[in-house]
Amino acid sequence: MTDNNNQPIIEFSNVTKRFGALTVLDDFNFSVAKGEKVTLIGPSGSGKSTVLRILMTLEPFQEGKLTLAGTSYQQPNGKGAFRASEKHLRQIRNHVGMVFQSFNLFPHMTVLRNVVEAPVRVLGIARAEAEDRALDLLKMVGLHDKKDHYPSQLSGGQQQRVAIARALAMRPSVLLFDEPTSALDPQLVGEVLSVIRGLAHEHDLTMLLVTHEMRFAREVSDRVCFFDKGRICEQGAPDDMFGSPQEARTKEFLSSILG
Ligand SMILES: Nc1ncnc2c1ncn2[C@@H]1O[C@H](COP(=O)(O)OP(=O)(O)OP(=O)(O)O)[C@@H](O)[C@H]1O
Repeated sequence: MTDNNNQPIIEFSNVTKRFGALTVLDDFNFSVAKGEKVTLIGPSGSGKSTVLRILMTLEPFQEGKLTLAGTSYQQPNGKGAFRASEKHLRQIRNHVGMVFQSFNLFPHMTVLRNVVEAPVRVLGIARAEAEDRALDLLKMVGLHDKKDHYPSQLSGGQQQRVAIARALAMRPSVLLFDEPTSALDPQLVGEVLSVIRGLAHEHDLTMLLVTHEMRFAREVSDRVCFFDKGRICEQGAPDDMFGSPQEARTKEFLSSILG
């Protein structure tokens, strides 16, 4: 597997994704450079989560090609649904970590085991080493003292911080966030955003975020993409996108959100 700095780490080339008769991505082209922090904003149902789910190999697509950290996959003839070997999918998936809106922690495992299990089982890392790393990550998200608790004993914000530590434990080169604060009570949003803000300073980590937290998007992103009806209508530096959007649809969307 190559890690070529001249190539984008994520590249969608002419990707078409349909759910039955509904075309969600139509000839979609999009790339992200290594270390770049990119936010997708746009109306509900426009296909933002689908982009992340395809990257995480949770959704097949019908046409086009996806390249992730030098590994490509595509539909050979552009016909029918994409299928790849489990080994190939795993190669792709191992580059990517995803933080979902719902935290998806294993309820029967302690916080520490939630962070330790995947590196041990999937990557084959020795348990002691995985635990050391997990404890460091739990410290980083401020939950070292909760390592022996179960998810049900934590607040939503704490659970989401564990989910972030768990994603990082797999040492992904790309971290995806799908509305990571949408399921939280407003008073818990800040603690999660502050962890993500800290990660945004990590030079080598590529981050792709879907969020409705516009102020946060402006603060952490290198690039903001306005996504509508399965394509990127406008993109640019956050200050340009939020300060002087050019496209009518971007303006309309931002004024509906920002008032
Ligand atoms: N598994 C599925 N089966 C059928 N349709 C789906 C499926 N998943 C998503 N869709 C549809 O695909 C379209 C894009 O959905 P997606 O979740 O990617 O949008 P989104 O921009 O992330 O929206 P939101 O901001 O509300 O999460 C929507 O019309 C949705 O109803």
